Amino acid sequence: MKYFCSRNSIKGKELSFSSGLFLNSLGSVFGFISKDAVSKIQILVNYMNGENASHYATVQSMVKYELDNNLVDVNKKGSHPESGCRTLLRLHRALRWLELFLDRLRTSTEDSKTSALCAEAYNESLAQHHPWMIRKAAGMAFLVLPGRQTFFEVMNVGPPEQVVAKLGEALPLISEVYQITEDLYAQHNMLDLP
Ligand SMILES: CCCCCCCC/C=C\CCCCCCCC(=O)N[C@@H](COP(=O)(O)O)[C@H](O)/C=C/CCCCCCCCCCCCC
Repeated sequence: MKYFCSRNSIKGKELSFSSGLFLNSLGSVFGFISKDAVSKIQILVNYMNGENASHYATVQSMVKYELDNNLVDVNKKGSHPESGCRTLLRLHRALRWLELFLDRLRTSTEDSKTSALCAEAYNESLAQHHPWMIRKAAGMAFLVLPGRQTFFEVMNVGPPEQVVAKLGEALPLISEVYQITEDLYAQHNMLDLP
């Protein structure tokens, strides 16, 4: 799925990576997070490969198609619990967490705790949309995140300076994608889809 934006070549999948694989490499505690992320991505991939694929070529065309054809549960859960709009919204909120977390990681020092950076980013973003049980489970998972050095190694980008440089390159792109979706969803009053 593409985003029409100032840099026409940006694709959602270019900015994402195999979140499932990455989370699994952090340990089985992250399984429930990975499962949810992968299943939501799969829902969108199925739309993109399905009989209405042409409508799912861009986020903008998906929003128009689903809204024009009443395929979105707008006020309360109904007959479209897995609409593309609703599914993307969950991932969009997670992207904000990722943006905040990676920015903290980029500006962190050797003795920074990834668990604290991750929890701060989560509390500022996704947590506001999660019920108590999920917040607790996420909080416990963060506690077993590896330290900064190991975390950088798992990212497999190179030495710390290179990781920091790559994060500096990636963050503006993440931020741009986030803002495009945020504006589009705000324009259609879809930031609180059930
Ligand atoms: C350069 C690499 C470094 C960064 C590594 C990032 C790896 C990216 C991976 C994953 C992103 C997490 C995506 C989570 C999607 C959550 C979507 C969501 O909010 N789902 C909830 C609501 O769904 P519905 O019930 O309405 O369908 C669902 O209830 C949640 C379930 C699971 C818990 C989600 C907790 C999220 C915590 C976020 C981050 C954790 C990752 C830590 C590892 C660094």
